Amino acid sequence: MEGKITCLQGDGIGPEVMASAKQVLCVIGEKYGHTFHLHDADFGGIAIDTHGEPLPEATLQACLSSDAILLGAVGGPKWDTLAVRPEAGLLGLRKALGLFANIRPVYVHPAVAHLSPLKEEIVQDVDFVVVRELTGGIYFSEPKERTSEHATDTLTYTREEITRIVQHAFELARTRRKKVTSIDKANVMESSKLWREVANEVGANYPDIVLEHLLVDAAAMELIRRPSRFDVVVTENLFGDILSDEASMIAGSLGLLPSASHSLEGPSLYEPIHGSAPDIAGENKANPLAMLYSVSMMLRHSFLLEEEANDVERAISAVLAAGYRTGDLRGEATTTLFTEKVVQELAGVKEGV
Ligand SMILES: NC(=O)c1ccc[n+]([C@@H]2O[C@H](COP(=O)([O-])OP(=O)(O)OC[C@H]3O[C@@H](n4cnc5c(N)ncnc54)[C@H](O)[C@@H]3O)[C@@H](O)[C@H]2O)c1
Ligand SMILES: CC(C)[C@H](C(=O)O)[C@@H](O)C(=O)O
Ligand SMILES: [Mg+2]
Repeated sequence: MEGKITCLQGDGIGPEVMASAKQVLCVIGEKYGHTFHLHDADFGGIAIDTHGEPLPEATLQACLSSDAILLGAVGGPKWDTLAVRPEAGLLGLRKALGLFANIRPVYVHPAVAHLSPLKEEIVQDVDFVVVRELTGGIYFSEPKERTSEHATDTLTYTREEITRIVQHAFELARTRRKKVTSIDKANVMESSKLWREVANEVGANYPDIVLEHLLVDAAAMELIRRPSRFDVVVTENLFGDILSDEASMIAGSLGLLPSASHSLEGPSLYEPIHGSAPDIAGENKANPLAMLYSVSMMLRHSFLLEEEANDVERAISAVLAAGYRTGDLRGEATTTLFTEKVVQELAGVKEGV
């Protein structure tokens, strides 16, 4: 198999976790006889520095012409006061590629369940997926304006936008435990009232799936109280952003959660849910797992390489079981050491075959 992957390493720890991803893709390619054509493109803060904009046209074209896109993270203090920040490039890319469905699996690995700040008995059976709407809502709606005295953000959703993301969640639930939790603020917000109405209408076409509604404040509480009750969670853009960072602590670290973003047609984008972590950037401390799980999602969904994706996940499990962990999980392994162990584990299986 041959595939073109555009690699947007971005800023902060982005290049460090991207280096891990490339090593793992290289060994998977060698082991299974695939050729992954990896193309780097400038994106985020580094693109502002070199091209004066976070999403240069050449980067967008490279993404559009690839089979999949891998992204590290963008942003950092250096660019925080600019009128056009690196994050604007990320929103622009999501919009330009139509990546409306952001899939964020939350899985508690048994080897690290005891490292979650929550009690082990609360987190041990957790396995759910946040389906976050990614190209609408308050991130994009107009008007959006600011003067020194007044600032406005607008939260708009159309029936069409809600329908397609909720349908995506129901289809996903069919492959899982057949439960959808739709999260909104329908006791206050008009956009949420429409969201709930549409979720009910879509749900009527899926009699095999249980649909429940939760208000977002109660959902934030339930995620801590009994996270194992969730299977597929579907919600709007901003709620999904906040709840998924919260959910990462159920798993044990923000450095563990991957994501995939899909459009109706065209390449999908895979990225950790975390940011550029300026506080640890350049120190070889970043947990590469959110990125490596993003690679396994890419292998599975964009290249239909199920065995290879399973192999990456198996190798990660073996390295965790052997006791290697990065600092965010109270371990001492560096990014490069952890990656090396995963690569050795993958290569070792080849030798045994
Ligand atoms: N997709 C993206 O590109 C993305 C996502 C979120 C934030 N950001 C940007 O990143 C910058 C920093 O944001 P922030 O500090 O609020 O969030 P962050 O996710 O970068 O970091 C939050 C905390 O989690 C830790 N952390 C994150 N990823 C880790 C990893 N892989 N291993 C170990 N520890 C990890 C960091 O050290 C930090 O203490 C901002 O500019 C923000 O806009 C980008
Ligand atoms: C960097 C930022 C724009 C982004 C978001 O809010 O979507 C990030 O937090 C994420 O979760 O991918
Ligand atoms: Mg976020």
